[in-house]
Amino acid sequence: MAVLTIQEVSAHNSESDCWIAIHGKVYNVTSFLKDHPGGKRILLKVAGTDASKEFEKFHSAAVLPKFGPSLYVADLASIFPVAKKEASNAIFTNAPGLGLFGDGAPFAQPAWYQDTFSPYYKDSHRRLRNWVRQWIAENRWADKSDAWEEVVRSNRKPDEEAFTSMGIAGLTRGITGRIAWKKQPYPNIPDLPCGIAEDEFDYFHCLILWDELSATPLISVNNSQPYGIVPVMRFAKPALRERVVPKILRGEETMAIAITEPGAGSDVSNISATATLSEDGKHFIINGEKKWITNGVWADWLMTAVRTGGPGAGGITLLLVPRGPGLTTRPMETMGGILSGTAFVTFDNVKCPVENVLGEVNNGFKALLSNFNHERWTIIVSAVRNARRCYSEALHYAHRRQTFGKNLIDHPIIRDKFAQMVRQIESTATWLESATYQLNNMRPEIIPERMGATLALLKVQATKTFEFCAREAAQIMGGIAVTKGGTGGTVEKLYRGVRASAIAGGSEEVMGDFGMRQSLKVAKAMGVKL
Ligand code: HEM
Repeated sequence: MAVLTIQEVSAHNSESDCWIAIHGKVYNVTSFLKDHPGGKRILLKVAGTDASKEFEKFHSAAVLPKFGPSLYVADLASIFPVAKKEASNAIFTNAPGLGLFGDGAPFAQPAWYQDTFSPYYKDSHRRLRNWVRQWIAENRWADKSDAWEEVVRSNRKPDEEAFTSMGIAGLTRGITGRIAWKKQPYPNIPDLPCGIAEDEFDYFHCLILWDELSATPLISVNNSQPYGIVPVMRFAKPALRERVVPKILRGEETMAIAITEPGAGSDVSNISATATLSEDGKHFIINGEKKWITNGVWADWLMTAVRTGGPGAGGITLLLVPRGPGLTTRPMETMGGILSGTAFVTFDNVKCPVENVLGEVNNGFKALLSNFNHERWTIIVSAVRNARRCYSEALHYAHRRQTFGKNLIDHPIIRDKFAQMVRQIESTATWLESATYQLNNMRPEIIPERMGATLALLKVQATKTFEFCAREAAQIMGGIAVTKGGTGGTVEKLYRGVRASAIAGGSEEVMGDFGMRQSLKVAKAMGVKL
């Protein structure tokens, strides 16, 4: 490893030969001058010097790991031998085995990552958390977001690796949750990630995967598989199930859920796309439109709700429709979540084999309802993580940016903004863990009725928390949070995703009303006198 003194670095101080030292490392930024988002002049001003202090002011912690390796020249020799500081946190440290994991900034990670006790997480959870974080970092998934967005914007499917990497690593299976634990009926599906045994895998493992992967573009492009595949596993005929499920779980094919229509959203029972039996009785012929279909742009299969009977919930059937003649998916430009590949879908005399009915004809509504809880739970997990990401981005920035002679964090009004974010994030996260514990322990057959209300109300809480944190983070960060890319780019992007999170899977208003109706219904059924 080469080591240079600051005198040696100082010779490289021109536009044609520009070196800069930052945090003990020397970088050759000559070819980077023209690409530097902050401009070349500012770099030339500090050419040949140690610019650590200036660098700290303007960059997030993600910049050097990303750009540094290609610009690195040598280590910087220290003028004074630096006495290694012994970790001085011993007096505050909790029991061995807990410890800080990830960003140690207070509340920037779930509480159990931050050296606190928890009744919920065991060694296998810690192992999975460590493994998935490392898998994300090693493969640099978070950095692929912009490139994949470009691809999706031009109406194309992201690279196959976006799907197969999740499949091979057992992550598509992992985020599908409980029903995908059991390998038995599907011999060709990947093992669960990180060697977790099937009977060991629980909702907290699933939570960890959704939580960690939410900070990458992988979740957006694979969003529908875990919801779409569950009705296939539960209600498809064995031949269809065995043909479709392994390919989806390996990431070789993808699916979307086609329920919402231009005139039917949260009021699902109003759908009007029709399916009629062909004369020979072998196919359903589908006609109609579906709108806002997540991952619809590239899905190979559409788990589609169609009207086969009379009006209302009673006349709905679920069909697993393969992409084929008459089926068109037109990309829709949405406010955020470009990577979701949202589509407007038209069915023009699309033929779907009768063997592809999921469950019973005219009884699809029940199957649909049973799926909503998992979908809402995953939206909650992602919303809490995204709220934390907003908080964390702003917290770090507030330690770098100076206003009126001091860092933002030193202004009481700014600290109060962080306090308001934290109390909402932590209470929501704690409620989420309590709900997840119920999912782990409750008899599966009573989960839809018993957990419906909790998850609906928790979804409202989570998306409102996310919205609040996105707003407050943007207020703290100011102009850079309304600018795409750069230091504030993460908050800008997350902010645009807030509405989809608050509307998809049941709007806040519908969830609030449903949550109360459902909890009262269950209480009455349990004999509670109100
Ligand atoms: C290896 C050296 C450097 C690299 C790789 C680098 C990279 C970057 C990147 C990626 C951004 C976009 C913002 C972000 O993603 O956080 C940025 C912005 C900026 N950089 Fe640098 N930078 C370097 C050195 C410096 C130095 C030494 C200074 C100051 C003397 C500086 C000043 C700025 C400014 C003013 C911005 C604009 C900040 C904003 O968006 O408001 N950079 N830089």
